[in-house]
Amino acid sequence: MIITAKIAPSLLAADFSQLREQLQQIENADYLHLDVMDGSYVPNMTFGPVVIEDLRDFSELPFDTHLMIENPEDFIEDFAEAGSDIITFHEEAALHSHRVLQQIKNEGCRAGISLNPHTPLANIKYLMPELDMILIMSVNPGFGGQSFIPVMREKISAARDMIERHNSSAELAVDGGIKLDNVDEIVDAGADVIVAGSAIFGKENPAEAVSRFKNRV
Ligand SMILES: O=C(CO)[C@@H](O)[C@H](O)COP(=O)(O)O
Ligand SMILES: [Fe+2]
Repeated sequence: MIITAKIAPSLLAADFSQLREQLQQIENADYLHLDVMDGSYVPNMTFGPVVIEDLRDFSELPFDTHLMIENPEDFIEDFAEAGSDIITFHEEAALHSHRVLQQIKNEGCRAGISLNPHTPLANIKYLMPELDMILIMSVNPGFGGQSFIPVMREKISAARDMIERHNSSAELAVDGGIKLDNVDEIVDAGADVIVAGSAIFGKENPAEAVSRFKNRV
C-alpha cells in the first residue's frame, strides 16, 4: 500500500513572469509553498507580502509561507494579512521562537518551525505543544535545485518518532532536493508533506508532476 503525503509545490522554481498561469497548473496540489528570502538570513532574495497578497486571489490552495528571514517576529502580521494559512520561520533566525509561534497563532494561522540541516531536533523539544508543522530542510536554505542531503533521512525518522512520542498533531514537512526517484524513502521515513520546486515547476507539465508525486509513479 502506498502511504500518501501532501504535495506542496515551491513557487521558487516557477516562471516569475507568469505566476498566475503557473498557479493554475498546480491546482491538484495540497499547499502552495512560498519561499520568502531576505538576502541576509540566506544569500538570496525572493518576494514579500505584497506579492503573496496579489497571488491570493488566484489560488484556492492553502498558502504555506516559508520565511527565510532575520527577525521573523517583525513580519508575522504582514504575512498573515497577505493571506498565509501556515507561517513557518527558522528556529535559528528567531531570538524567542516560542513567542513567534504564539504571534502566528494569534494571527489565526497555523504555526510552523523550520530547522536547517545541521540544527538538532532537540532545539524544538519544548516547542512541541505549539507546533502545527515541523519543516526539515534537506538542503541548505537559499536556493532551489540542490541535492537532497542523504543523512537527512535519519533526521526525518527521528522527527517522526518525536512527533509520535509527544502525541503531537504537527505535520512533518521536508524541503529540498526531493524528486520522484527519492520521494519514496522520504515518505517512508515519516514525511507528511513533500515540498518540491524544480521537480514540479521545472517540468513542462506541473499538474502531471504533482499527480505523479501523489501516486509516486
Ligand atoms: O526553501 C527552499 C530552498 O531554500 C525550498 O523550498 C526550495 O525551493 C526547494 O526547491 P527544490 O530543491 O525542490 O528545487
Ligand atoms: Fe522552502
